[in-house]
Amino acid sequence: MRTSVGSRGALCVGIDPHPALLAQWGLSDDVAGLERFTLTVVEALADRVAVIKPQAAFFERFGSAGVAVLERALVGIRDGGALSIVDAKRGDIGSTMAAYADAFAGPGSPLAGDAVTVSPFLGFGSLRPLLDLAAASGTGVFVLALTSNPEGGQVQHARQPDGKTVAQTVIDAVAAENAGASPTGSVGVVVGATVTGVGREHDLSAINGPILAPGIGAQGATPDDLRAVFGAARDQVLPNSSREVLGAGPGVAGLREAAARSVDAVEKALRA
Ligand SMILES: O=c1ccn([C@@H]2O[C@H](COP(=O)(O)O)[C@@H](O)[C@H]2O)c(=O)[nH]1
Repeated sequence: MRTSVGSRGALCVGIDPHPALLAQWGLSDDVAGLERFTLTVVEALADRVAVIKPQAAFFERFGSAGVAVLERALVGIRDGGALSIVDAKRGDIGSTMAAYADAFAGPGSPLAGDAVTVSPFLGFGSLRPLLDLAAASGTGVFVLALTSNPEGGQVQHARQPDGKTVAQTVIDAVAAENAGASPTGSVGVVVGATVTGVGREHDLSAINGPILAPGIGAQGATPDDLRAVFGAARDQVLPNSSREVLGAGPGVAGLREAAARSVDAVEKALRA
């Protein structure tokens, strides 16, 4: 992730074609609207932001025709020079995880981006088939640790018999995956920018990988929150903003201006 973040700034913009956004853009809530929305975002941003994160759910809601739009988006993002994160949040028993691995990290798979999000809540070890294939194919993996939604703490802050939170156990498992990697490993964590007191309860210092931080904008976190939430780990943070940027559409110029404002704000906050 560092190369494009270095030249374009640390921002991931999500492609989240909510029905309300399709309506706001004057588009129909169908595959044609989804396609127009998606290709407009790709045209506007793939040649200027570091990372673009299509949210798989908004494509899957239209079945195979929607998934085909996601596949086209991944090609367009790559052609524009941005990196892609397929936000699929998959997680299942290991033997099924192997099939998800083929889909989202298999060489030549049309659904494989530069990285994929996964859920470790069936046990970190259940992710092994995907972690192994991703390492072999050069695909990044972002593992949910402390999610941005208020309900997440119920599971993620729960303490295990050794006293560690579930989230810290995930963070430590990711650190073990990345141990010895230089300059950093390709397994990251998801920690919401909305999660207050991360440093009090959790230790991100050994992670040696990227931290995807959704929650900027529509969920209430601001770029200025990033320093307080991530402290010394902020150099590794890739903030995500979806609806706040997408709301500036449907014009390409408006999307570009909104993304540029977000890049400036997060860069100022992270590097100050
Ligand atoms: O903890 C998490 C993990 C993933 N997300 C995803 O990020 C975007 C956020 O969209 P906004 O419009 O900027 O709120 C969305 O796709 C979520 O599914 C997250 O928010 N929190």
